[in-house]
Amino acid sequence: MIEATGLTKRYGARTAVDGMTFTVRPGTVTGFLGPNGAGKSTTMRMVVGLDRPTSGTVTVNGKHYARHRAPLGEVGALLDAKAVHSGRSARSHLLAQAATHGIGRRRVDEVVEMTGLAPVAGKRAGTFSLGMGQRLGIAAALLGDPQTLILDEPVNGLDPEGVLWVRHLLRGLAAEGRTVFLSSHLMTEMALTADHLIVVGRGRVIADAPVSEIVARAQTTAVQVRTPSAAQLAAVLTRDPGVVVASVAHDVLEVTGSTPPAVAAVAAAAGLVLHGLAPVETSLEDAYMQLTADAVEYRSAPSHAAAGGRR
Ligand SMILES: Nc1ncnc2c1ncn2[C@@H]1O[C@H](COP(=O)(O)OP(=O)(O)OP(=O)(O)O)[C@@H](O)[C@H]1O
Repeated sequence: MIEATGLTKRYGARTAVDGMTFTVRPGTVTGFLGPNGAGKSTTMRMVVGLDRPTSGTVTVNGKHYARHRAPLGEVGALLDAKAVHSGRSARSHLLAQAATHGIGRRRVDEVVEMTGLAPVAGKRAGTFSLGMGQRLGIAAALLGDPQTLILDEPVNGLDPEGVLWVRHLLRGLAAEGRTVFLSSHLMTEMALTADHLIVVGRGRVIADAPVSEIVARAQTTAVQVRTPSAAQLAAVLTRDPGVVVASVAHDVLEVTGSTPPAVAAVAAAAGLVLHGLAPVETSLEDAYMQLTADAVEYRSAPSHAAAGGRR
């Protein structure tokens, strides 16, 4: 369990984390989402004592990280996969970490097997691809068989097989009753891996709820309608100035600013036949975009193609 209360970190005039209060519970995978610079990594670093809060507190399993006698047995963290001695082999890197906690060679072998590193365990970590480096970071996080895992972008650089492996690993660890806290910018992966989400923006918690609730809360943005009378239906629908209609195919319209029953009623009143009518499913990505719309600091300028109005 991770508990943050009023957690705040300032770097000079810059407030990276601004009074965050949240609890990450055991038995679930909790995703930590937010735009670039929202304060996710800073928060994770404070959880494991790599950064000191300006104010507020954060505890792991009821204690500050530094107060645990064997921190690796409490919390396993992957914060920066590149933070390895590049001249050391993967196995020596893990053995060196294990030695600080009296963890035996057998456990090192176990995590090497678990993370698929066996064929390259004798190679210098400096020669590793991004994906192998991530696996080594995950192996190190698992060394102490910790109750709590904190992983910053664990699937960054992994191939599809690796992404699937991380998903199963994390879900399995949560099913054993462990606390799993991870950040990722990959929304589809987060939707498949996490049960619960903490969404942050500009250093503050914007949402803290189950994934299903966050998606359900998002406004359904559009209705898709299939009709042989697309032009006539578009004409009658847009008599309402709040309704916008886009043509998706010759017989398919996407309607915003309305609902399926309202579209059906307008079509019925005009005597137009419908062949299909459904809300456009909201994805976690849509929900996330809506939630963080005001919290994005580093927004890209629209490209020419997008600015040209092609939709
Ligand atoms: N050591 C530091 N010194 C000064 N400013 C910092 C430091 N570390 C982070 N910051 C600033 O704090 C803010 C939060 O950064 P942080 O890396 O925690 O965000 P993040 O949510 O992890 O972003 P990303 O998704 O890009 O990894 C940023 O504006 C960043 O520039």
